[in-house]
Amino acid sequence: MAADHVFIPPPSLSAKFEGSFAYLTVRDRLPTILTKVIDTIHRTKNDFFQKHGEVGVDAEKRAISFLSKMRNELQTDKPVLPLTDSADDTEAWNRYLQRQQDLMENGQLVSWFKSPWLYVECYMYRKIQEALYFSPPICDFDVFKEGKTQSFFESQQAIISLCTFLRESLVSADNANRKWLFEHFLTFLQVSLWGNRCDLSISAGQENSQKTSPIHSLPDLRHFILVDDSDKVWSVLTSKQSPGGQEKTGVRLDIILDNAGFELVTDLVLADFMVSVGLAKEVHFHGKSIPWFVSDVTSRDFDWTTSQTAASNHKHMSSCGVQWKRHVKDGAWTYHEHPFWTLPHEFCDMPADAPDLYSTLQRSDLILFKGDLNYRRLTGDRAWEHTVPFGRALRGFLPAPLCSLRTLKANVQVGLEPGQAEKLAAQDTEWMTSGKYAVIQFCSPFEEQQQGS
Ligand SMILES: O=P(O)(O)OC[C@@]1(O)O[C@H](CO)[C@@H](O)[C@@H]1O
Ligand SMILES: [Mn+2]
Repeated sequence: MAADHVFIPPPSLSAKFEGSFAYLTVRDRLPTILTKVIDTIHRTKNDFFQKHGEVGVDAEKRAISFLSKMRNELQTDKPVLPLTDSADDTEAWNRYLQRQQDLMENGQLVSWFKSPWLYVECYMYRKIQEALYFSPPICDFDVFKEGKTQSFFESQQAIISLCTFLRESLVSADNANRKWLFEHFLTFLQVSLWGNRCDLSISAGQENSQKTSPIHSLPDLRHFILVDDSDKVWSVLTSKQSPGGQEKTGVRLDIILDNAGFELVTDLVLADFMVSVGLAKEVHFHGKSIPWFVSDVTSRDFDWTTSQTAASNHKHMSSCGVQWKRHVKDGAWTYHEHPFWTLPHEFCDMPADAPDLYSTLQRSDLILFKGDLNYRRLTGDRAWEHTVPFGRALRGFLPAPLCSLRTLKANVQVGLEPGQAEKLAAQDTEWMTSGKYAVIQFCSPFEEQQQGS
């Protein structure tokens, strides 16, 4: 390909741009999150002692000293160091560090304030895991568990009203017409979208559970959806539905999960609706293999949430949980973990760096990417012009038709109409980072051909 055709993507967001959101996150929010992690470990010392005796207390001290050292390195912009634990992904992390080092200019070393925000933020969460790896026997302690379970318990009313709405909807689903199906699909899709506001990394761990009714608040929130490709998602879903009466087929739906707590419940409700009405024949959930970005779902969170819901003394909530465990048992639902979801790569690297995962996703008919971090990785966390088409920003990452359900919590947003960003900025300087606005943004191989080239 002639040199002038090599496409150079825009620069990565980075704390090197003083005053940028990335800068404020690395300077203020990441140290705050680290301090909360240290405090959580310190407050759990007695439990460690009860469970493990003195070695538990020694482990608490080791983990805290590791994390305090890292916090100091972060705050004084020291070089980012290779991982030295021997986890499955250690090699991949250290190869990526070398990749980042090769990109540095003037012989500078990879560091917290000079390198891409996406990389250093992901690295911080992986270093928390390294601190625990080196502190047996508390290696498998989930430093974020408390916040994730609190989000679930604080959202009980919202969860009950959502489960009640789902169960009551499914009662009338059998004689439902297309209009009923489409309207309920839109409702559950938007509930899952707005469930993404409940994220503890944007709040640096401050409680932010769902207090209002997730259904009744939807009409007021419509205005804040900046891109709404729901109709394109709907046409993928109905493309595999057999005409009335015959054995329903439905799509293979993959959901790349984001946060535990209320958001996970909204995702399980959406998935239950899709399978129960025959829009999806199977749902594959993809979670994180280590505690990640404070609220992200691990397999323990997934199992805990379905069991906790099933054990509820509220009949509709408990019947949801029982149904969800049945979907897992009979194979309609499958939970997956792949190391790539807790690596720092942009998703356009997946075909080269995780070809097995890419080919798994190619078997999907529709992939829903939940949340802001996934959007940042879909678009490479780069300073794109806001009117660049979504398909272009994906830079070849398109294993199947995909849709991002994201509330805006970082300053990267593509696929807007000309003038739309300027209008928003004039109304609200924080429009890209407050979590107030959202997108339902779709791309398929057909769209990408139109936009990507
Ligand atoms: O992926 P989520 O849970 O929606 O949001 C995570 C996140 O937005 O929280 C912080 C806000 O800047 C970022 O570190 C990160 O992108
Ligand atoms: Mn998250």
